Amino acid sequence: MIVVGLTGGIGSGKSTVARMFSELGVPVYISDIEAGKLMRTAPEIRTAIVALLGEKAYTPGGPDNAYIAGKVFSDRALLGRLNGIIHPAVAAHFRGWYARQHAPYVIKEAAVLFESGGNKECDAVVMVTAPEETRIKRVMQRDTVSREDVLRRIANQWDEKRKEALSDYVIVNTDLEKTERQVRELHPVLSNLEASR
Ligand SMILES: Nc1ncnc2c1ncn2[C@@H]1O[C@H](COP(=O)(O)OP(=O)(O)OP(=O)(O)O)[C@@H](O)[C@H]1O
Repeated sequence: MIVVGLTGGIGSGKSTVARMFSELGVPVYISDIEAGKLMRTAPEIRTAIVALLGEKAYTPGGPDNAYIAGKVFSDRALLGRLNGIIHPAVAAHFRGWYARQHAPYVIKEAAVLFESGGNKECDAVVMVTAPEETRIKRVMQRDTVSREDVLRRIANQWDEKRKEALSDYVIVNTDLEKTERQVRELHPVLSNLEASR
């Protein structure tokens, strides 16, 4: 069973495209959601994060995401160490999920697929793109955040061109109908990837 990584910069429309694949019956693993669940529920992750960022990183209800983001987004070394805790845990969890799927291929959606090295565990990578200005506006509207906030998040991701060059397929997501068409065209290609190797 083929593993297809799905990535793209913030606001490119990864979740939107992932939903389209899911509607075609493709099993989809959303790395950010699973990472959040592991942070809430896995005691060894909690222990490691508290050791790295202090007791304030967790409230009785779970991780304090605002506190954690405040700490790591201004300190790249700390972000790297936090990722060093979370990414291997997600990779292990993904392998367990993958073993339970039955389909020609599965999709692993990850905002930081290349940045985390997750692409090495994928047989092919699909990248979703949209012009930067469009992405900024979408995220400002979706999350009601400032332009500066979005730019800060973009600065923590690899450059679009660098990621595009490393991807096998690119979906341009500026118009939802055209995006659907690209997904429908790519689906049989990905379904037959295993046989064509
Ligand atoms: N083609 C499109 N036309 C208009 N709006 C879109 C389009 N694609 C996505 N959007 C909207 O833009 C916002 C960002 O899309 P989405 O959440 O899918 O992106 P994402 O890449 O998963 O973002 P993030 O990296 O922040 O998780 C959402 O509110 C979504 O509904």
